[in-house]
Amino acid sequence: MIVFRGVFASLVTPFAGGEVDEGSLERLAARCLDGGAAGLVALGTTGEAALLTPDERIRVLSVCRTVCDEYGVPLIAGAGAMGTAAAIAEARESFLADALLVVVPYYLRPSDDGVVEHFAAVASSVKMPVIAYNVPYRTGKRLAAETLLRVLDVVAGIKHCPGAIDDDTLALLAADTGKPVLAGDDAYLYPMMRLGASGGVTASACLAPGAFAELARSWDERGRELHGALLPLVDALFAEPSPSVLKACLAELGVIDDPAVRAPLRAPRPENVERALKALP
Ligand SMILES: O=C(O)C1=N[C@H](C(=O)O)C[C@H](O)C1
Repeated sequence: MIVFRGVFASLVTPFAGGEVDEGSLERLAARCLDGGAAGLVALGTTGEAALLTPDERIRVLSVCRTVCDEYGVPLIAGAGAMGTAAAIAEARESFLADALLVVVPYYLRPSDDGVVEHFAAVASSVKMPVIAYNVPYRTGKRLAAETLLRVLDVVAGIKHCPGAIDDDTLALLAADTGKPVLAGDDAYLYPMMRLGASGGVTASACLAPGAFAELARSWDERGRELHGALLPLVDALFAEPSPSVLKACLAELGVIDDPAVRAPLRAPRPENVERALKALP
């Protein structure tokens, strides 16, 4: 059984000459796990999943599968789509993963019943656990606490990124369903864990895996201290559409070879990269 606890590093997909750079990806994945990440997320928002071909997605999963097996940790794969049939197809193609991160169907803004049915259909189409990925500022579909709990009924857990600790977040965490709630906004990892989240999925952990892993373990004054110390880093990393700043920092540190992102993402402004590097713990 997979334990969704601690920090899962959401990996960038490095490119070199326009192709997926498997060597850089392997290096990054191992670095995150050496730093103490509880597992890896491939093909999340950070992985530019929407900009990869099906073949590239499989190559990314193969590299991450090998590294996760070496370290004995779980691999979660992003596998969402706007439509239910497409999401099911993508979920089935992600058989190399241990669990799936399935985004709330975006753009169409289906009804709440439609969203619950979507997750029930995807979850029942695969054998592995499905984590629902709620990110209303990206999907355009806000789910109130009541609907989040209905979704949670049909999946194994939820990655919750509302961009704030709002009333729905408080109600979701207070419900204490026994199923894991993972924080998806890096800045809210610590507050959400204090309120009952079991961990988080964070892009920032690619850069500072040790600090984020420690943050997820620290309930005392040290946790609050680390939270405060990491906020400037998170702020700089998300100052531009993710993962541009993150990739530039990783390339600057030699973790990946090339900072390239795919259009319509663009190279970041140098001042944000500098700010992020200066904020490294
Ligand atoms: O990679 C992801 O998926 C993540 N999602 C959040 C987002 O929607 O930006 C942020 C998190 O750091 C990683």
